[in-house]
Formats: sequence, structure tokens, C-alpha cells
Amino acid sequence: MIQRIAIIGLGTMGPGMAARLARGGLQVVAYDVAPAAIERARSILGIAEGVLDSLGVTSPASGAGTVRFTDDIADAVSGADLVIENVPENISIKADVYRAIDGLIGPETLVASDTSGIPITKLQAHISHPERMVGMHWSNPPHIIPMIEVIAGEKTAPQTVATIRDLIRSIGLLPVVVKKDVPGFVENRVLYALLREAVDLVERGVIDPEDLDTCVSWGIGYKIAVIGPMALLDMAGLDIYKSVSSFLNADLSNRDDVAPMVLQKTNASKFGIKSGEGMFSYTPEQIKALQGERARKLVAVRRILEGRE
Ligand SMILES: NC(=O)c1ccc[n+]([C@@H]2O[C@H](COP(=O)([O-])OP(=O)(O)OC[C@H]3O[C@@H](n4cnc5c(N)ncnc54)[C@H](O)[C@@H]3O)[C@@H](O)[C@H]2O)c1
Ligand SMILES: Cc1ncc(CO)c(C(=O)O)c1O
Repeated sequence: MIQRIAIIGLGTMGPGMAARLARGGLQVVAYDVAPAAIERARSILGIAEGVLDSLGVTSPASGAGTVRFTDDIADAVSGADLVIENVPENISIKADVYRAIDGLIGPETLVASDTSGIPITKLQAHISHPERMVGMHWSNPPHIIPMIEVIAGEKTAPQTVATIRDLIRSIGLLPVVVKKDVPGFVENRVLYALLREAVDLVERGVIDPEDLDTCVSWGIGYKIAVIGPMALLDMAGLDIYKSVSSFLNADLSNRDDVAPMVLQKTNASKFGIKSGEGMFSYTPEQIKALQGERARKLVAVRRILEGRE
């Protein structure tokens, strides 16, 4: 049974994951190699807890768990039933973490990666007990989005998948077990198909970035939260899909490299909210306001989708 969880990496994803797991009654120890990341995580933990309050996420009868921060990786993983690796999307950085914890974790400890899409089979090559390693792909913001993908690599034991799936369920979240270890798993394959086309349309001047967002959020986005893609095909009619896809599929972007517009921006360190500029520009005040407004709207939508309002 999973009771103690170590989170390695406290950037965009780590603090919200820590808050959500602790709310589920788990004892979390949170570690980052960068002291500034630990301080930032400490300061935003309370915000995530406030959002969980407004979502009505309650703790089990046994009580809420805890989050403890540490700057010592051995301390973080000591006694952990599960280690969640949450460091940047780079195999060599992730492999360094697996090597560092290999001799520190117990024989029963499970290791999960929050990778956005590196096949688990590739990550398993860097750990001594690959049968205990699994993909556990959260969605951002992790304290609000309930779905988590669970992915087995070639060497993952079925019991490891079952334990992580049951853990996710036991704290009121929604596990989806992906049946094949394909790059990007399912959520990001679908998201990146959409993002490739969206970036291409903006880059080719078909539409302005603001209007692209209005079109997708108030058209497909709003609808798809209620009617998933497979159900949408039935709603539209497979005959319509057949006719449209017979001419449209061939015209969609099929570029297999990173779009020049994205490269130009990343080369100029324009990464989005984290750097103050990306597709749009943001002042620090705007970022704070946006984050609050987005959390409030996501909470309200989720409450309605769950039939609670
Ligand atoms: N950002 C997202 O929307 C999102 C969503 C789901 C999954 N993911 C995945 O989750 C993982 C983390 O993403 P993120 O966006 O939180 O990254 P991030 O860059 O915001 O944060 C990564 C953190 O890891 C820390 N770190 C780097 N090396 C470390 C080490 N050796 N030991 C401990 N900490 C270390 C960094 O200091 C940083 O705080 C990635 O694999 C990413 O693909 C990201
Ligand atoms: C652009 C992008 N890439 C990856 C992920 C998750 O792996 C997300 C997300 O969760 O929102 C994302 O937006």
C-alpha cells in the first residue's frame, strides 16, 4: 500500500502534485536540486490548497496527509513507497535522477515518471528494477485536472500498473491506462496534433493568435469537455467525417520538425508565462491575475461537469 511519496522536481508540476496527493491523505516529501525551486514551491503550496478547497476536495476519514520539503535527495526518498520523478523532459537529466536514487530506495519502492511522452521503455533502461517503473502522466495544472495516464514500459510488472491505477482512484482522481508505450502516450498525441495545426495556421497568417484561441476554446474546446472525440464522431455523423476527411486530411499540417515561429521565440528565450513572453506578453501582475482567473474558471467548469452545480 502506498503511503509515503517522494516528489523529485518542483517546477511547474511538482507543487500542485504535492498538494493534491497530501489532500488524498498521503505523506509527501518534496525535493528539488534548486533551492529557489523549493522556496517557490513552498510559497505556492498554499495557493494550490486553496484551489482544492474551492473544488471541494476533501481528505479521507483518516485525515489529510502532509508535505515536507527537503534539499537532500536521500532524505526525500528514504522510506518512500513511491518516488515520482518530475524533472525536465530530457532523458539524460531523468537518467541521472534514477541513478542517484537507485541505491537509496527500498526493494519494494515504485518509481513513476511524469514524462510528457518519452516512452517508459527508454527510461527503464536506466534503473536496476525496471519492473517497478511506470509512467504516471499528470496534466497541468495537476491539482485541478483529474485525469492521469498510467503507462507500462516493456518491463513494467502488471502489478506496478495496478498499484498506481488503484492509488489514483483511491484519492478520487481518474486513471486512464494506456495500452501501448507509444511516444506522447494518448493525451499529448492528441494535443500535439492540435497544436501543430494551430501553430501552422498562425504562422501562415490564416488567423491571429487571439482569434485562434477564441475559435478553439469556444468551438471545439467547450464542446469536447462534454462530448469526447469518439462520441463527437457519432454526433456529427461518420458519413460527414468521411466526406470532410477525404479532402481535408491531405491538407493538414504534417510537418515533422519544430515550426520556425516556435524556434525563433525559444531562441530568444521567449518561453511564455515563465519568461514573461511567448505567444503573448505578460506583466507579473497579469500573470498573477491570469492564474487566479484560470483556476477559478477551471474549478467552476469542473463542478458543473461533475454535476455538482
Ligand atoms: N509543464 C507541463 O505542462 C507538464 C505537464 C505534464 C507533465 N510534464 C512533465 O513533467 C516533468 C516536469 O515538467 P515541469 O514543467 O514541472 O518542468 P520544470 O522545468 O518547470 O521543472 C523541473 C524542475 O526539476 C528540477 N530539477 C532539475 N534537475 C533536477 C534533479 N537532478 N533533481 C531534482 N530536481 C531537478 C528543476 O530545478 C525544476 O525545478 C517533465 O517531464 C514534463 O514533460 C509537464
Ligand atoms: C504544451 C503541453 N505539453 C505537455 C503537457 C503535458 O505533458 C501539457 C499539459 O499538461 O497541459 C501541455 O500543455
